[in-house]
Amino acid sequence: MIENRFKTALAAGDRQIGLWVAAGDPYVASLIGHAGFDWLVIDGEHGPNDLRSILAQLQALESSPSAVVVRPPMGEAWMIKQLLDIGAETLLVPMVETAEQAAELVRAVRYPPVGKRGVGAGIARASRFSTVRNYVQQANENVCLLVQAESRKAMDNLSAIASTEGVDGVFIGPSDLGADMGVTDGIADTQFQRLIERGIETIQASGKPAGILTFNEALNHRYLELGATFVAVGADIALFTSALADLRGRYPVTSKK
Ligand SMILES: O=C(O)C(=O)C[C@H](O)[C@@H](O)CO
Repeated sequence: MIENRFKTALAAGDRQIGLWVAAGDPYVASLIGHAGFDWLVIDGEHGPNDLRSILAQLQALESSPSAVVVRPPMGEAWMIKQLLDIGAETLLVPMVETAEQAAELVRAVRYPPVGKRGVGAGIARASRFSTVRNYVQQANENVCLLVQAESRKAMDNLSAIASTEGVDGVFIGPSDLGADMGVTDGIADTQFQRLIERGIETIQASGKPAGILTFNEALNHRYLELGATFVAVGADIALFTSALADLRGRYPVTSKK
């Protein structure tokens, strides 16, 4: 079985710089896979993805040195089972608000008797179609579960969520957290930023790596200084949008009238 190197790197506290992959396209994923990021998130929550498009992107990223993280739309056991069977090894589950919810997710990613993952990988890509010996025995150790804290309730329960055995890292979602708190400009809001900083510290104090995504370079450096381990610093769509606007803007529209 191939070791989940991303899980190992997180556990060792090795800084991981990531990128969101939300285009929902294997060709774009393949291109990004050679850009040198430590980790990539195939976004099934907000990207136009389904099981087959995620599969196609996992295949497209097979030769990429970047670790691949898959984000399901939500933390449903049946979705998790399907994603693990097509070969996702690291999951980032959105909207986790309590330690109980985190513990259920830990069970969802593991085979019985410790968990409740259905046993079908023998006919699936996860076991390289049964060519990985003892897949079922090794899978529980290999899987990496990251959970997202992105509401006031989650921030209140952060220490308990992070301390849950089997949770490999906690990622703060600033967009959803800001929305839940009624914060309109989270980047400029010092109280909101203090909450995030305290969150990063709480996660680390629980012995787990902290993660986050922002498109703001200064904030990303700040979070890294605070010790955040897995920091996503941009998204494919946002990069395309700004590059396109920049290019178009260099050729001002002139009226012929
Ligand atoms: O709440 C957040 O922030 C996230 O979960 C990340 C966003 O979903 C990402 O799509 C960027 O907007």
